Amino acid sequence: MFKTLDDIGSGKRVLVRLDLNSPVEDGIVKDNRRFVRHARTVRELLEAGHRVVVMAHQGRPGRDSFIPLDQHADLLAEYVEHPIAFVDDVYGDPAVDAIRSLDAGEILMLENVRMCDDELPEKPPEAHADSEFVRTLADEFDCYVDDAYSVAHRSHASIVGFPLVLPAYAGRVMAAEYEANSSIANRAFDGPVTMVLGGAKATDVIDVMSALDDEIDHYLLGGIVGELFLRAAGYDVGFDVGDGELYDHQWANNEDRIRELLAERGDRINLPVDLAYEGATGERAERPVDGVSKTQPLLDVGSDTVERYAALVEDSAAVFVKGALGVFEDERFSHGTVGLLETIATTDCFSVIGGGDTSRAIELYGLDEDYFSHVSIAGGAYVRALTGQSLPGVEVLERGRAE
Ligand SMILES: Nc1ncnc2c1ncn2[C@@H]1O[C@H](COP(=O)(O)OP(=O)(O)O)[C@@H](O)[C@H]1O
Ligand SMILES: O=C(OP(=O)(O)O)[C@H](O)COP(=O)(O)O
Repeated sequence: MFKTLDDIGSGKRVLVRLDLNSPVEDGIVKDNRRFVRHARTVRELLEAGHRVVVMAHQGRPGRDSFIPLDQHADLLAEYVEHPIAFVDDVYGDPAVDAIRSLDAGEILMLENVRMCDDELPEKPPEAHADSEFVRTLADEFDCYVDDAYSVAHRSHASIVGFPLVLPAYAGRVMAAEYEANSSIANRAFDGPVTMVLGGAKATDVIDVMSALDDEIDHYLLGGIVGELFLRAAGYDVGFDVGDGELYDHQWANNEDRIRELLAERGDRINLPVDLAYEGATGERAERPVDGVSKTQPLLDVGSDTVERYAALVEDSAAVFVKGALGVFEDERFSHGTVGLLETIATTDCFSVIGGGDTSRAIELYGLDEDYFSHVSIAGGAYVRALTGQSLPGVEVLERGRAE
């Protein structure tokens, strides 16, 4: 296990890695729960009288979302309820001068760490620890805090380099995400374990299913993934219609694995028994899968499916969610996703809701996060944790030099 904020003490020079990577629309950073969550870690560090320097990233070089972090500093400041200075430099003289001028209880955010050439190459921790970026910054700090669980699947300099050269601690987000998301592997549950799997990324979902077996008692499928499984089961769905491009390429990439999973675990894989679509006057309409011959997009699981899935959830000791059961962003097709989330919220099972898009349904439909054991802010890292893979960022914290 790793050390946490409880082990740091007070009055230190702390370099903290957050994941504030966010959707960007027309150059504007969209507020999201990553700011709220990380603000708690930052506030705690400030209250302990540390000098706090935040390191984070946004986008990747070459993408529209690859922008500076000045907006992130302002947004985070609102949640921390404390001004956050920003310097448009990562480890050059302007950054080092700004770091040295901080007083106890003050906070500074560095520029997008992916603007630094040393950051992005996937290298082992030892190589990153020896980079100019890591060596220069490490000299300015007493310790490193990693709160960026959702980037822990990347072996990047700001994630794996510092724990080899500074005492390293897990922030509150890192610790909470690790504990909840690894619980299939690390916990015994006193009753059935259920996975609700949907959304648009079939390969992610199939990876999760392939990596797990006896640990899961019920798979409840929906969304595009559910339709692909229905196609494998012989139904006339799971392909693109009109100018859609969501199904056929995913089918081509995953057909064999889907057929294999159905053949080996068909008794535990639950598929939709009815599906919803847009009716002639724009209303929600539903049809049993037997009667469907796909001529238009199918946008949600139907009411009988929700009822069957809800009964299995009610009987479960633990429920893990990855991916939405329908296009929940449109209220007419939110019934599957939101209905299941409401059922999970009203039972006392251990529950983890993951996937950047899916977890947005919680706030969109006014559900209280506290009804769930954990709502993850991670996407790729969540999937890797569910599949039992270790994350480089977590591994290096565990073997870091925290004393
Ligand atoms: N039947 C469907 N047709 C089109 N899109 C769907 C369908 N079902 C779910 N989706 C979309 O899947 C998205 C979530 O999928 P995904 O990106 O895989 O999840 P996450 O980011 O939560 O892991 C949602 O935005 C939802 O609109
Ligand atoms: O948002 C992130 O990952 P996610 O989209 O899997 O949740 C992380 O910031 C990692 O970003 P990256 O996928 O550009 O390395």
